[in-house]
Amino acid sequence: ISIETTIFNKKFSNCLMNASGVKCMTIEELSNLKNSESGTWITKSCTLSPREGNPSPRYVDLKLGSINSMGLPNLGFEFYLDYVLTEHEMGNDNLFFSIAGLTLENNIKMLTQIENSDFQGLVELNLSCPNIPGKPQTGYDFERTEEVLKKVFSFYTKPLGVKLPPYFDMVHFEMIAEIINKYPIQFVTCINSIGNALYIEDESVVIKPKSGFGGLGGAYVKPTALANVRMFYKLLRKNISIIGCGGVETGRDVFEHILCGASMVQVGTQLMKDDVKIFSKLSSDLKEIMKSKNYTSLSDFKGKLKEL
Ligand SMILES: O=C(O)c1[nH]c(=O)[nH]c(=O)c1I
Repeated sequence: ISIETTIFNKKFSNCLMNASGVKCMTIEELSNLKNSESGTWITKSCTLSPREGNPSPRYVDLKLGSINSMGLPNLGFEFYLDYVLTEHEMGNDNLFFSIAGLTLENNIKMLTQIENSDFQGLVELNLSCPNIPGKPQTGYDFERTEEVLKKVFSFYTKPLGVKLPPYFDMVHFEMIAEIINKYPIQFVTCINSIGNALYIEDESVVIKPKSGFGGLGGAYVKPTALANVRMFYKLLRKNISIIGCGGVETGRDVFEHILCGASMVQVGTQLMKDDVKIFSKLSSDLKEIMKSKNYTSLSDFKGKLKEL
């Protein structure tokens, strides 16, 4: 039974990886992911300069998921470019490099350096960070998204995908899909956290930034994540891969993301809770499910969600 997968021209030994932002900011965390059972891994979204991020507490595990308002803490673009180039020199070209510039200019600066570097992996352009005070999520502004993609693809020729926020309206799915279909995008990762949720314990919020408002992850978001994976699988052109993210706790959840059309599945909240052992658990769970259904590869059921 194989759970290997392909994105663009890259083959991965299994279809599991971390969600950007989770246990992937420092060298220690990144080497922990490298030595795990995941098929590949992705760096923390970075900005041109290093950032402290928001004041703590800024992440809390919840019974049904998690809430976070990290505020884009990261060691800065140069650090992560150096990291992925070192991996490239060791022969690893299957890495994902996440960027989240605070301005279009900064995204262009970072992508120009990547374009002119020896990096041969995949870039995930984050259009959906919900936790920068005063900064809207680009993915909810269709004109802005079009402007960004137009500018990026006026010079960028390496493989690139976008990390999208969750959408909740059929017309919005159609509008963002129409924009994405115009550009040489290799993959779409959906979803990012459901932004600006509020969790209360006794009489208080549980995170400090933004009066307790933060992005929701985990079981809370799985139905929305599956809907976004399914809609983009149906609406985007066939050579755009879907990377599913949201609510993955068990092999069953991975199975459902693939049933909706995902070629790769990212794990966020559950990786925060269980650390990297989650990857071996998910891959054996998924193989068990496939065995019970006589599936031998992802293509036996990918995108084959039954309708009534
Ligand atoms: O607060 C964050 O750092 C963060 N948190 C999220 O839930 N999604 C994101 O894309 C980001 I950049």
